[in-house]
Amino acid sequence: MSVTGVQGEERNDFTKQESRQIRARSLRLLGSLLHPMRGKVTLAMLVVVVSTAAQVAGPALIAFGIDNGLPALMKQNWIPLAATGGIYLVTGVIGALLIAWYTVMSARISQAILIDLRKRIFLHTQKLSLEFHESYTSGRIISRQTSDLDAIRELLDSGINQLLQGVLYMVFTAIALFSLDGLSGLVLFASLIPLAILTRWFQVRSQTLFRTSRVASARLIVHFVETMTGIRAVKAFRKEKRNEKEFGSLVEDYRDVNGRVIQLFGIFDPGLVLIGNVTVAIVLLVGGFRVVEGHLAIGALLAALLYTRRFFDPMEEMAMFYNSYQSAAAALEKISGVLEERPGVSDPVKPVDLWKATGAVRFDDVQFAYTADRVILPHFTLDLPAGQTIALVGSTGAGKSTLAKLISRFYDPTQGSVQLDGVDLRDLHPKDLRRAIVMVTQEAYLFSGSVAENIAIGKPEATRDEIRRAATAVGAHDFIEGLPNGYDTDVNKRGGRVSAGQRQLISFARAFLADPAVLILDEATSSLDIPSERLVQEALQTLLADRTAVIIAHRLSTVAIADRVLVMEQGTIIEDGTPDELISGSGRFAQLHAAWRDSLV
Ligand SMILES: Nc1ncnc2c1ncn2[C@@H]1O[C@H](COP(=O)(O)OP(=O)(O)OP(=O)(O)O)[C@@H](O)[C@H]1O
Repeated sequence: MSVTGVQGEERNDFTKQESRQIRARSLRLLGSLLHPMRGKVTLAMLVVVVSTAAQVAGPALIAFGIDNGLPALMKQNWIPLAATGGIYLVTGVIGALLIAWYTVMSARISQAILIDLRKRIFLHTQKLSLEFHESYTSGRIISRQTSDLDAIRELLDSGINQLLQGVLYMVFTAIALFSLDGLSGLVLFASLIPLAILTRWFQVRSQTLFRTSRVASARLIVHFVETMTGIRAVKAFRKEKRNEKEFGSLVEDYRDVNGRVIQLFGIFDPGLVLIGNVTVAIVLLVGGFRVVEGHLAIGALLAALLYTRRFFDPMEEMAMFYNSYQSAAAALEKISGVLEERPGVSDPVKPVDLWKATGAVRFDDVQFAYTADRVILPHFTLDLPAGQTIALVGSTGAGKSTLAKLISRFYDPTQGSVQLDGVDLRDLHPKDLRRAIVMVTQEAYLFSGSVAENIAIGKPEATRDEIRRAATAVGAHDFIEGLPNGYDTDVNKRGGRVSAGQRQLISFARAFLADPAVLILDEATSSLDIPSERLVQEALQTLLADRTAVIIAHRLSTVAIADRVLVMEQGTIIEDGTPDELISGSGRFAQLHAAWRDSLV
């Protein structure tokens, strides 16, 4: 995993080199997003240049009309004034048309960029291995698709327009003022000193404040997402009041920081107005004397005043741009971090095809660690012959799920290899791997859609008959028929809700239909009531037949259907034998079994 990617985004203490890397990564992403529309972007920029120039021409034309058109009109010559008015009108219309075109075009460009980015985030995060998803919380990944994209949208939709138009407007206005009246230009130039001081002051303070505001808002969202995803635990442990307090305090933080942002603008905005007014007053004073002395025409003074006044107009919008720029830059950094994340498990360059696996699994001197500082499996060698049903037991944290994840190739071993029919999983064609090895997790996740669609996930081309047969085999058919729309019932709609046991049966039917050579089952624990447990136990017998099966057994009753029991502790197998052998022995499993039997009486 990259230093600055997944783990890095919550850090704020980057070295210079890391900051450079992050900036380069963001720019690469921006470049790749803009590249396909470079033609349109260039054209849009040219249009902004022309339309801004058209707007800036206004006061100069007014000056010309007053200083040349009016005297000519007094001499019965109306042509200069009419021509000036005509040109004013035409530039106004052209400017308006260009702005209309630009508005539509820039919105289209921004839409295309955002859709491209949205797709990239989705496709890439879906492709990333479990290693990434286990370290990246859902709240954070949701933010990438929501608030981060919103920040970029805001920048593209209004921020860049404001900046580009604002900068051009100020530059063109200053040039026009200098060419119209050099002295007024110099006054404006002098006003840049207090303006620079005020802007710098605003920039320094706003940088921290805007960032704090973003963090406060992100904390609110993360708290909300975590509360909602863990709503069952919240209710079970009566955490509502505590959560309400925590959320309330986060809202307070958010309000405080935004209060400080408002105060900042409360100084910056009037500061701008003051500098603008003082500059206009000086231009008026200096210009007025020169008009009286005959060194400056009255129209030119009027235009100089208009230019001076308008020069300050884009400043406030540009200050807002700074905020959206910061948010978008931070969002771009986080998104580029995710997009440059490489899957921990990569597809083989020359994949080996294995059309019909028998299901023999071998751990060949496997060493595995999630993080460099802690080895989970030290030296692990194990053979699981094809067709055997293996129950894996052991205390919590022993490494049972880790073993399952390695067989499913959610992770690769740090050393050694996991093999299917003698082929290293790393060399196996991903399609063959997914067909041959299926894992049924405890949560028995159902996707939105019908029951039939949920069963057919492992074999999308399955006919309705095949789906029905699979459901019947695992004893799910009867309850499915009893649902409001049978197999077409939407599992996420009211009325289509299924119990935990039924959900598990649907996931068994799914696995049965997929018909893998190796089935891994992380057995559900306490969520099932007694009748559901019996149903699931019966279904298991059918599901496990004729394939290699590894059950992470939480219920010792399940062990009875296994050919072999493996007892695991701290990443090693400490007992290995048939259930009867181990029960009649004096080892760890015999003790566990005796305690369980006693608890039943
Ligand atoms: N994604 C992960 N990152 C870092 N460490 C992990 C990760 N998943 C598991 N571990 C650690 O690996 C060890 C083995 O975990 P594993 O989930 O395989 O145990 P288990 O035997 O399945 O436990 P349980 O019966 O509680 O599910 C534990 O110490 C756990 O903290």
